[in-house]
Amino acid sequence: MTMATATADPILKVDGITVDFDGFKAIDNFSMTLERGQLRVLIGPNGAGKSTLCDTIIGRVHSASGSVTFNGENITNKPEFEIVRRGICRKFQTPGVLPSLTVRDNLAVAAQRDRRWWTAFQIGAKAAEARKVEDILEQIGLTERADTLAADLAHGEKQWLEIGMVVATEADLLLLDEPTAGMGPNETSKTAKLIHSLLGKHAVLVIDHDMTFVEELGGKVTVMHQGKFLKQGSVAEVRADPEVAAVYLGRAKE
Ligand SMILES: Nc1ncnc2c1ncn2[C@@H]1O[C@H](COP(=O)(O)OP(=O)(O)OP(=O)(O)O)[C@@H](O)[C@H]1O
Repeated sequence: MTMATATADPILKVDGITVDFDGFKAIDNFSMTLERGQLRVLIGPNGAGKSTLCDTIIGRVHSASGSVTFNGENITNKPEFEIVRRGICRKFQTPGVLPSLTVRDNLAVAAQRDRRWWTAFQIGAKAAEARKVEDILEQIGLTERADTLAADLAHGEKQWLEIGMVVATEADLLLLDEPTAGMGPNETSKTAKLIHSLLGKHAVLVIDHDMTFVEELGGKVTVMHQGKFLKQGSVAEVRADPEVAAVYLGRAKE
């Protein structure tokens, strides 16, 4: 394990970001750091600014102040395609799979979007790509479903395929927005295991509401409230925090 170096090497640094929508601060001087290959779970009540933060990281929303540093490079307010090319990939809540393609072909399409375009010129690149697709199929547990049309997948399977497509881009940082939306407990549990299998190679920032899932994921949790940083710590620490309970957990129990 390279835990010591991993924690000393941030892949993402969000520093004092503020996003202003016509005078309304959706994000208000928010900062956080994520280490290479590590997991972070971002929670907070509805409207806390979680999705806007992801939009800002990936360049879809402009920040009025502050900076986003990725892999040591300032990427603040760069165009989205440039940020994606540098190695950040986002999976949205709504599945973005191509329904008329098989599971395998969906992954192959995503793999071709690998930002390392020069690999296409290497001898054996096609074979390596095909191997990569088979490895991802295995990792997401869909080997048996490889020849099924994506349209015919169950909801949970579609979500796993989407995660697989994000993985196929070989991005260093994966942003997963509510990856367990609409899933039952078994599927949720499988998703937590899948996300753990991605760590090390990828840093993963997960946004989710479901505390059962957050507990199953473990790791460090960052809490956002009204666009501001509220708390950070283990799931247990965050759960035990009275301020967090007041703004988030308390409300969720209502
Ligand atoms: N384009 C926009 N223009 C104006 N206000 C916006 C825009 N996008 C988001 N907001 C507002 O910014 C705030 C933060 O929204 P955001 O979607 O980031 O929160 P969230 O924490 O992801 O919430 P949820 O958990 O419900 O998805 C909300 O009050 C929302 O209404």
